Amino acid sequence: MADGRRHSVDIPITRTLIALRRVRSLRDPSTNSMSKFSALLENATWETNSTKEISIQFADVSKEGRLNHTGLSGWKNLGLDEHREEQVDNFDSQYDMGRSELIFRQSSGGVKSMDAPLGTENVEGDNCEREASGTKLLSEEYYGSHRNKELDLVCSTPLSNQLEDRDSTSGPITGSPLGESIDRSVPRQKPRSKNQVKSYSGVGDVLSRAESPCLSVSDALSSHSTSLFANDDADFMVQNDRGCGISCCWTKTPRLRDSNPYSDAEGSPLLSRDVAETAPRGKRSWKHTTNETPRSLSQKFRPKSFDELVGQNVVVRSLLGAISKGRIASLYLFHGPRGTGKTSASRIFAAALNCLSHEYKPCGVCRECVAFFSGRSRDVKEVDSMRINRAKGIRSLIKNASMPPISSRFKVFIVDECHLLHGETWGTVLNSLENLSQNVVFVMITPELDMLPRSAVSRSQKYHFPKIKDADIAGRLRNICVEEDLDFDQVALDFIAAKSGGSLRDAEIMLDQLSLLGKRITMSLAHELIGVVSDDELFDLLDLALSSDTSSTVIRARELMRSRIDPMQLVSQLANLIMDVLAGKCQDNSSEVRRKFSRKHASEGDMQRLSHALKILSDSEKQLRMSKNQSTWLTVALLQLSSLEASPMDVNDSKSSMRNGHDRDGDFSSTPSTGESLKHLALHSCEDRKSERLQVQGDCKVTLDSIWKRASELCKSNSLRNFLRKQGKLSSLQFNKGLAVAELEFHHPNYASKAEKSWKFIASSLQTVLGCNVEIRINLVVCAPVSKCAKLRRLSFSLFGCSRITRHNSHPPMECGSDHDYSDHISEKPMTREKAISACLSDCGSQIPHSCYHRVEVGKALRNSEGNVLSIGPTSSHRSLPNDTSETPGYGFPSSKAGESDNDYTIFSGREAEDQPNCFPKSLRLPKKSRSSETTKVVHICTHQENKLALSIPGKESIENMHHCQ
Ligand SMILES: Nc1ncnc2c1ncn2[C@@H]1O[C@H](COP(=O)(O)OP(=O)(O)OP(=O)(O)O)[C@@H](O)[C@H]1O
Ligand SMILES: [Zn+2]
Repeated sequence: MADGRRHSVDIPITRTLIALRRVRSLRDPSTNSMSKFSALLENATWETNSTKEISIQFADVSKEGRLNHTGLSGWKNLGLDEHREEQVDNFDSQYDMGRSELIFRQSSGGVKSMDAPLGTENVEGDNCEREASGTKLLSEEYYGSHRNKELDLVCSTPLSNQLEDRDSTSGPITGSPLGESIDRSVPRQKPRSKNQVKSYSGVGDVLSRAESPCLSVSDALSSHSTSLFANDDADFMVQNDRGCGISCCWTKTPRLRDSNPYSDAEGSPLLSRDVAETAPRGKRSWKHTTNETPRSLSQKFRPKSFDELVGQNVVVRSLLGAISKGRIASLYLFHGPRGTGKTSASRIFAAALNCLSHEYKPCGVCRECVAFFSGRSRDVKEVDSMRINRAKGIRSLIKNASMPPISSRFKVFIVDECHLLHGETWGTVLNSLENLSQNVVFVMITPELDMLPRSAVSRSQKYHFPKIKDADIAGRLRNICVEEDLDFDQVALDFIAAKSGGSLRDAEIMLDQLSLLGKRITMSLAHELIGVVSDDELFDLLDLALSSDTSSTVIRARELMRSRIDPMQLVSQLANLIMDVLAGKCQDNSSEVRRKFSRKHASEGDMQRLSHALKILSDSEKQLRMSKNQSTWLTVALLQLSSLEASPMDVNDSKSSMRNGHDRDGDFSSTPSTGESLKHLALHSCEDRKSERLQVQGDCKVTLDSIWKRASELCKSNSLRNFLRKQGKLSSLQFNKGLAVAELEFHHPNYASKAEKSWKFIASSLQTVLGCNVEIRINLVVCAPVSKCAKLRRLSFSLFGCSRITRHNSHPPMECGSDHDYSDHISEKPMTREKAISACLSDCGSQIPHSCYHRVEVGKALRNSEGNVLSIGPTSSHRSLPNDTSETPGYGFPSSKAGESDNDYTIFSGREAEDQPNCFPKSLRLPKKSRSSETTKVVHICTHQENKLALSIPGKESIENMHHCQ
């Protein structure tokens, strides 16, 4: 679902651990008084210097007509045990009507009664009781163990009278009512640490303050859980709370949460889903906790007004226009890449729809805004799409939607990840839309518009959230750094923005991680975190790659990848670097390496080569995305960079290269066909159901030739090198789970035999070039004379005289010496070529009508010196062999168990055979057993004509074991 690949960022562990010391203050946002308070409580200095006063400040919401004040009349009726009461009773309490402030004062002389003058008008007593009880519980939680300490705290609520003094209260009121209020009433005990999260300003202040756990008291006291979107029960509960709008920001204590860990997730649409997500089934809530410590910068800086939504101006203007004109549709669809603000916008839109101010944006202070941002709104619901997929869930949703809004103008249902909705669910929603009142609004959110039913897409108002521009992201990061007191280099922020792929969330997460690494956000830190290499290192690598220095290129590339860099990242960086060079950016203020590179590659030909290198890198990037074997393919791509200038080896290559725009001097001409030819350079990939397989096939001729050329060059024996170049050919290359299967073609039995003897050198050279384990298969391709059979178009036997795997090690390639018979080194000798051919011909060939093109492969599993089988059976790869008809369903015997398999035989039917069902052998006799008596022969027959096969296989009784091997 992610939009493309996301950067994975790893922070060096040790540094992170060290940095963790700072994390607490960084992550302890002022909006979360709880953790801040606990931190303060741990602080002895603070305790000793504070006054003997605890002040809980309540704002007056009388303007909204919901609540004039809260009192603690219910304080005594909490049903709490005496122990708790006693703890709280250590404090004098006093309710200051003017300041809407409840002040606890620690009695110097011990326990005082709680009959302190409390509020006289308890408009909604129950609620306030709950609030008070929450307050009390908190008091118990935090003050109980500190009763002898001097405490002073103010619990603010997000109410209007406090907003008037935003500037002066931006710190205290915003979210850190506790810590910051201390500043107001007592001398500051401890300056805020540099990275300590500061309060959020402006409307955000209000909202983040409103995000404080206003609900938690009632929620915590309520054991209700939600059924669908946390409403059926919660509604009842919240109804009682209506209008109270007051709660204590610091009431969410760990203990309370323990007792009812999920209830506080009820009404907090603005905060994380952590609680909801970790809640057990049936207890899961659709809303987010308002009072959890924001766990990340992106969580903390979630926009809460349209003004704060970055880079989505069109969407914002359009939504504001809809609200101001009162033209509200019933179904909205927010779609676009991840981390671009869809969810945030939906919440802001919901709040704006119901905001009582006339600004058409959530003012953050009116009753509705407060209710919404504190998670209390019963008219705005975030719906869990998986839940409404259930019949009961969707019924409940529609029932809820058909009821009029409780207190707001609109009833808004936000369905995130709506592509997860079943067709029936969509059907129900769409069918109900017309019957529902005008005041019901659905906001559906998805990154994948294509996954939605057409009917849904066409009936909704669609808002596209494009990727956010780098400049906008960098600007936002800058603001966050300023807010967070983080030192930064702008260039580093620009770099992060560029690496975030248009997702502000990704950028914020990177910044978050960087803030753990060092005091200053610098470019080198960013490099370290994101895993990029310096330009100098890149130039070095590029230079090697362009200069055909195969082994150095491979070694350097491996070093880089082994150290830190992600292959995708390396490709992208190299491509950017080449673009810089082509754009002439390497002249001024360049490093020595840069200038050297520019001097060396200055000619017109160099420029052309670089531009082709760019294309190769861009092609390989696509392949890398699909590959699990990225390092290898990156190496292959790097080696291709220089191969473009190499002259082809033979006539065929020459023709093909000329076709493709090469000239004999090695330079590419920039004919239009070049681009086309480069497409063929692309490494073809094909997905196997079980495992990924990357395959270079015959049409990637230049690629294969280039690899083969490099591999043969690595052989130090001249005769072998010449032999391989002239007589051999790499016809196919497959990658499967880190193993490269290289198929070599020889056209004469003697050549195949010779290659067989030198297989170790060949395999070793290929390993060096490819950078992974290699299994080689040597094929003999025989073209029978046409005169032999009029119908015969081509009879080709590919003999896998040896199919061998060698394990890759990091040592330099084995030296190719003479053409020594290395088969002695193998624990079990392969079946001789002659034997295999005769077996094929006598057992199969004679019965195969010549009109059919059959391919016979005889493979040999290799055992290592301990006798373990290193490679078994070609079942996993046969479908992609050259000339194989991969579309043809095949049947075959499963490969024998490890250790049993010795020789594998596979017969493939070809396309032509499909038309001639009678062409399949009626019987197939296997070659005589090999010398090793304990081995079992396995036959693989691939054909779609299962019933035409009758097999007699030693060790296998019948064909029952056949399985469909497609
Ligand atoms: N346009 C934006 N303006 C400001 N902040 C943004 C924006 N987009 C994303 N963010 C940041 O990223 C976080 C996640 O944003 P949000 O959940 O709205 O994105 P989304 O598009 O809904 O992502 P997803 O599709 O993954 O749910 C926010 O908390 C905010 O910090
Ligand atoms: Zn409002």
